[in-house]
Amino acid sequence: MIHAENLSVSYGDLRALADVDLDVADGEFVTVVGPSGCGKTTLLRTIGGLEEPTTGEVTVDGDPPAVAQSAARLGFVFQEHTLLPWKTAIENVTFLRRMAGKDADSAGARDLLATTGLDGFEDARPSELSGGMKQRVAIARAIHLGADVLLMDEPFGELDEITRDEMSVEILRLWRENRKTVVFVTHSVPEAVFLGDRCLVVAADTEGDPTADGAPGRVVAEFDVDLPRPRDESVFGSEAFGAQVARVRGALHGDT
Ligand SMILES: Nc1ncnc2c1ncn2[C@@H]1O[C@H](COP(=O)(O)OP(=O)(O)OP(=O)(O)O)[C@@H](O)[C@H]1O
Repeated sequence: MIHAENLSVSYGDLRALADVDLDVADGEFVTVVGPSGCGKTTLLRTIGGLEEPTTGEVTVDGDPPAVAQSAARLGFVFQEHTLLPWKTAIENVTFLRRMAGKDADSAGARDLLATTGLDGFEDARPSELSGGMKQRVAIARAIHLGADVLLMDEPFGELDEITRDEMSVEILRLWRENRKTVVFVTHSVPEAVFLGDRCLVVAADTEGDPTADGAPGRVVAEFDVDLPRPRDESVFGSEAFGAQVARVRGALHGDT
């Protein structure tokens, strides 16, 4: 579904990302974890057609990302909810779909809000919703759009830990029910392991020189997450989960 080859992105003289090869299968949930500033958002934005590769290429279902985006095949969920403050929850959910020229499906949007736990809040404006509720609306909006691919950038980054765990379980349920392909960026190793079929570790590659400044981000390790699905909160306490988290942390800290 997503194919990237030899992908590098620079902003002027700054090399943000280098030499990324990536294949994400239809329906796969891939997480991308790494420290701040290592190029995770850049990778996601490039897959989404919001940044142009400096070298290499990326395609979504065989098309350039800009084509996939204009056909509403890509849905974005960012750390900041990006809801329109003057529109109600239901209007926010249907808005992008209308903008994409698809028929308004208020009943479908209402159902989606209900399945994300927002029954009764359809007519509330963003200022009347908690952080978690706003992110639920943003997720419902991306699913309602009918996008095949969801690109999520730290969507739970602003939420408290308990809400974050709840939202993680929730997003897995929505993913299962709606059969989306997901690329999910996070700083949190446990979150990356809990959610992913596969977890990519991105880090600044200093090529052996730890004092090197401005090294570009690269995919330095990749893990298949060997935890059964469906997953719920009980996974967090399991030995297999702890061991997988430790492996990913090791890769982030440069262990081999
Ligand atoms: N539009 C831009 N113009 C110039 N430099 C940028 C731009 N966007 C990102 N950068 C730089 O590119 C590098 C990678 O940034 P990016 O946001 O992709 O990292 P990140 O891993 O997502 O960080 P964080 O986890 O803090 O969001 C950083 O050095 C950042 O300052």
